Amino acid sequence: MKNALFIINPISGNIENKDELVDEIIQDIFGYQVSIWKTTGKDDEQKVRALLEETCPDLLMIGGGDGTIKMVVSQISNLECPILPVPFGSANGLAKCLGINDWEDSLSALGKGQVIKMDMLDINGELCLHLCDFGFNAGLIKKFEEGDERGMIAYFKNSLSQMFETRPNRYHLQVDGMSMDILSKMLVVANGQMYGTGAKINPGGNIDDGVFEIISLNPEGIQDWLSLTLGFITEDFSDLDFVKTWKGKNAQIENIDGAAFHIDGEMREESRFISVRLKENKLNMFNNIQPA
Ligand SMILES: Nc1ncnc2c1ncn2[C@@H]1O[C@H](COP(=O)(O)OP(=O)(O)OP(=O)(O)O)[C@@H](O)[C@H]1O
Repeated sequence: MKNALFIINPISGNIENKDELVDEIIQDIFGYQVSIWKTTGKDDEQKVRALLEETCPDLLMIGGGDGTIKMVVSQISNLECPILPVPFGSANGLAKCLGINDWEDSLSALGKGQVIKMDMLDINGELCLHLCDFGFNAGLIKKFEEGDERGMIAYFKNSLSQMFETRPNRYHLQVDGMSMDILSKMLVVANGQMYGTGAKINPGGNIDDGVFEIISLNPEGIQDWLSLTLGFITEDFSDLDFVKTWKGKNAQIENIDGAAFHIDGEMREESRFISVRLKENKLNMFNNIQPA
């Protein structure tokens, strides 16, 4: 029997009866002896590091949102250990990029045994697994964090006003040695393809293709916003001249106007120079991504 460690964030998402659900999931896992460890919200990094060194599991299951996955991954020294995300968060952006929308998808990914070598990014020394962006969406996250209202409805309500408030910001970009000056309402550094809402911001990218994408969106009038909405529906921005994409392994972003930005959904201190690098190490990730 192999050993599986199931790290669970007890407060992530809005799942009622999480303990019962966990029991149900464990019953459906065959061939592994599963032990559970719950995050505490205090010094979890150090505790997880010690736990992983002590137990060295054959399978690492992470039940939480992006924050929990990132916290655990940042403490793994044995990158060979395959990881199974169990989306117990509220948005679960990273799990969705892996084709895992709910815990049943996690079980089906484990059953299929489909594992990819997932890329990881280093952004100003911080691990980034999913998406980082500047401007429009970061402004929304900031409003959301500062506001009283929670949940997706508040997010969409704010997005309408944010659409009209957002001004383009100036950036100087260097992507794999190529330099350009751009104006952009939203600049995205994408490892994954989509946000937790399901909106596919990076339809041409793959999370295991050995490059990341930088996407600049600068819609101007209402017509552009409508075309952009249509682009999200059809998952194709190729006809939109206000959307530009670059692929690379190394980039420098000069954030000339000090646009707000986040890394994997967490707002970061204003910073003028941001370096982005594809890490050499990859993660073994279970997934349900449909082969192209
Ligand atoms: N036992 C705990 N009590 C309180 N907070 C906790 C506990 N365990 C973890 N946390 C906190 O949970 C947060 C991470 O939550 P996570 O991002 O996984 O879920 P989420 O915010 O619901 O989902 P998503 O990122 O998908 O929107 C961290 O801020 C961490 O400190």
